[in-house]
Amino acid sequence: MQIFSENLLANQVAIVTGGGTGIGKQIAKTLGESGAKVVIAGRRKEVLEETRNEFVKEGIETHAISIDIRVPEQVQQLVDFTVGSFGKVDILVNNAGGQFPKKSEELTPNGWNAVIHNNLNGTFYVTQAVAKQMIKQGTGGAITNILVSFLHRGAPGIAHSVAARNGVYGMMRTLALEWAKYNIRINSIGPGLFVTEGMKEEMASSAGPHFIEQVTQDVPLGRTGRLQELGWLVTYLSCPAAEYMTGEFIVIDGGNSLGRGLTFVPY
Ligand SMILES: CCCCC/C=C/C(=O)SCCNC(=O)CCNC(=O)[C@H](O)C(C)(C)COP(=O)(O)OP(=O)(O)OC[C@H]1O[C@@H](n2cnc3c(N)ncnc32)[C@H](O)[C@@H]1OP(=O)(O)O
Ligand SMILES: NC(=O)C1=CN([C@@H]2O[C@H](COP(=O)(O)OP(=O)(O)OC[C@H]3O[C@@H](n4cnc5c(N)ncnc54)[C@H](OP(=O)(O)O)[C@@H]3O)[C@@H](O)[C@H]2O)C=CC1
Repeated sequence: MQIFSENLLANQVAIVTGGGTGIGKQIAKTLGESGAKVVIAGRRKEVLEETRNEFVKEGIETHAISIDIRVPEQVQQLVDFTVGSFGKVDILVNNAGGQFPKKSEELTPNGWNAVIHNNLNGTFYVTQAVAKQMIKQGTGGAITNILVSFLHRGAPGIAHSVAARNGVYGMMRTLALEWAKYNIRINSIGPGLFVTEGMKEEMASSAGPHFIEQVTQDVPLGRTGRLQELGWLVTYLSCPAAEYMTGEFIVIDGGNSLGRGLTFVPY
């Protein structure tokens, strides 16, 4: 379903990290369907090429580059590649990330650092490199971070990831202040459960086969999220309709983080 005009983001150039798979792929596609030119980035070249070919067949101007967001030199290559391909960058979606579930008492220093490095440091490296380019261009920009719905509530088994995402949240609030003068807006989204191959693989080893059904039972709207719903939200945050929004965190989880509400109801 096409909700936004196909020209909404005409002449806009977007980078989506982790844009070869799952949530990032759908976000890149939705931005492209609204007219943006997109650059998708990730580590696995074959996956990126496959996605790029798919997008190009659908008429979306797309380039793909294999980089690791944890390596600042490679992050700079991403920005140079985007500017070389499309002349500029207007939109950044920090979607690359992930974690592995582990009891906190069993987490090794390496395991903790691996997740902090990927989700917090990597996100900063990309954000800083892209913002420098946006500042140079002088035409503002929109940055959106994909975090998690339970940011402020906590989530047993993924302390490293919740810590890293809260780090990104604090970074976002600060950068929104620092870069408002350049009209660079930076917001974050907290998705609840969206079924992707990456999510299933990550949870497969520890959460058991009925994980998705169990989580869904706790969702007031009674279902998991549709990837397209994240694509639309990022498109909104990246377009002129959101020009007065910065430093915000929007949860999209079917009401899951509200819990089930009070057991006592006065009617
Ligand atoms: C209600 C809503 C729920 C929804 C919750 C959210 C879902 C999602 O986020 S879905 C996204 C799914 N995708 C991913 O999570 C994939 C991303 N994962 C990764 O890219 C990597 O696993 C990594 C970045 C987290 C770690 O990669 P890397 O730095 O390459 O790690 P190393 O192999 O070098 O290992 C370092 C260290 O970490 C330990 N470790 C790594 N993976 C695991 C694992 N699966 N299980 C246990 N431990 C792991 C590893 O053992 C190393 O520690 P030491 O052994 O002490 O050296
Ligand atoms: N699915 C869900 O329910 C939820 C997901 N999220 C978050 O949404 C994001 C996307 O998740 P999802 O699509 O489900 O899962 P995926 O595993 O498909 O997405 C992760 C993407 O990030 C890329 N990536 C990871 N680390 C790096 C790195 N160091 N450098 C470059 N690219 C990297 C991966 O590509 P490659 O491996 O090729 O590098 C992959 O494309 C993640 O940050 C996830 O934590 C948050 C809440 C819920």
